[in-house]
Amino acid sequence: MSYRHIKIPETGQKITVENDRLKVSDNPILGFVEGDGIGPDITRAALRVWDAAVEKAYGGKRKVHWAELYLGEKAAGMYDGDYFPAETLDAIKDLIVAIKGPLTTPVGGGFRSLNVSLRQELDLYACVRPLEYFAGVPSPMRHPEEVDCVIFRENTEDVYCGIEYQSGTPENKKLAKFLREEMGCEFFEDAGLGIKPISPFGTKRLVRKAIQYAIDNNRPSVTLVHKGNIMKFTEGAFRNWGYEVAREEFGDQTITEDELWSKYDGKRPEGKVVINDRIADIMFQLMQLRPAEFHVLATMNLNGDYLSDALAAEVGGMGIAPGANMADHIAVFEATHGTAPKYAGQDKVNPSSLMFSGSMMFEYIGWTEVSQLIASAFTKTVADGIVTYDFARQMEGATEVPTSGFADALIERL
Ligand SMILES: NC(=O)C1=CN([C@@H]2O[C@H](COP(=O)(O)OP(=O)(O)OC[C@H]3O[C@@H](n4cnc5c(N)ncnc54)[C@H](OP(=O)(O)O)[C@@H]3O)[C@@H](O)[C@H]2O)C=CC1
Ligand SMILES: O=C(O)CCC(=O)C(=O)O
Ligand SMILES: [Mg+2]
Repeated sequence: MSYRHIKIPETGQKITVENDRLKVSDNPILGFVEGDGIGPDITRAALRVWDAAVEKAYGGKRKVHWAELYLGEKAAGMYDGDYFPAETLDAIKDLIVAIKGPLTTPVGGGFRSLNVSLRQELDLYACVRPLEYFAGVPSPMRHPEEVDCVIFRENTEDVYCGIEYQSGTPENKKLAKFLREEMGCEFFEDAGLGIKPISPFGTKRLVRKAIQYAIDNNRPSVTLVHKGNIMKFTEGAFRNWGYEVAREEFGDQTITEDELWSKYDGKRPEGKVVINDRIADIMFQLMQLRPAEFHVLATMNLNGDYLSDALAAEVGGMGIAPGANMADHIAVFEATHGTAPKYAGQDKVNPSSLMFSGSMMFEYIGWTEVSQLIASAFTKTVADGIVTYDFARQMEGATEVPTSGFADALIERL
């Protein structure tokens, strides 16, 4: 494939899929997108950490060959104002695994979120965001070590679909007329209108992935999070379809919470994953008061977005909140946070969210030694009191370092 601006390194080999599994050489080509705002600062720092950790783990036997891909403001400057060049999508499909920095989305108008578009275009249907506590990281919780939970957020449906009609437009008036006259709906004049599609297909593939993850990783429960008491046929249906997939496809490996109590007196049988559900509003409180009860959360798009940032606060904040957008094979890793524009170009913010998103990427390609090295060097760096501003402001006597300085300190401790 020939590209206008993207250069695929000739020294590496592309990852392929064989027999439903990734085939990764010792010299894989991985894509990266620098991103907007703080993106360049954190990407620069994280790339150095990843390369150093790979070198440390494999002593030159393995090496990543990076291919820079373009989205957002950098892309617009190169592709005649195109923030979302088609060749970047082609390259991600071709390379299979990539990592991206955050991308800016204008509020209340302008272009649609490039992040959401990317997830939809590549059908990256599961947004996977682990909440893991690392010793020494400052947290507002009394027992942050009790937080150990992975959010599986549906990434392609819900109000993020972009089916919205602006107040005053002909399309809005047409839909409002239909809803009032044909469907008997009542709402205030000139209301903006949005549609919230939640399908059995979209729900089941997400919940299936969450349950499979719980089984593969020996996690005791999967909690379906929803506001199904109010939005019965979207959020309530998500809950019902979630239980259905558990029952029909994982009947031998799962039990419901009702069965846990009615048949097993509250004692989970060895090897069974408990499927339960919680209404979204109480979920925010439960994750603060009794986080140890939750291990995997399966959520729709909006609830998962809100929960991701709220729960990240429990384990250190947006500076340490990694994630992945996953299809069955293609995966694009990215931090949970955005472009934090007030810190853009200041070499100030914490690169750990992106760095740990990279750790997830290395685990995905089977290079687990790299993620283990990064985790232990991170813990040592924080234990030595060397941290970026976000941790420093919550710690006594810490030494605040810039983004690049944190990467230097971590690399020294690999
Ligand atoms: N996947 C993506 O690309 C995402 C993109 N966005 C986009 O990003 C833009 C800004 O969104 P906004 O709501 O401000 O959210 P952000 O996540 O960009 O920033 C909010 C706050 O989180 C803290 N923060 C974020 N990143 C870091 C970091 N690496 N280290 C330390 N602290 C960090 C800062 O807190 P403090 O002020 O306390 O220092 C920052 O002001 C918007 O255009 C939004 O659409 C948002 C989320 C995801
Ligand atoms: O696309 C965006 O700008 C925001 C997306 C977001 O907040 C998220 O995916 O967590
Ligand atoms: Mg978000």
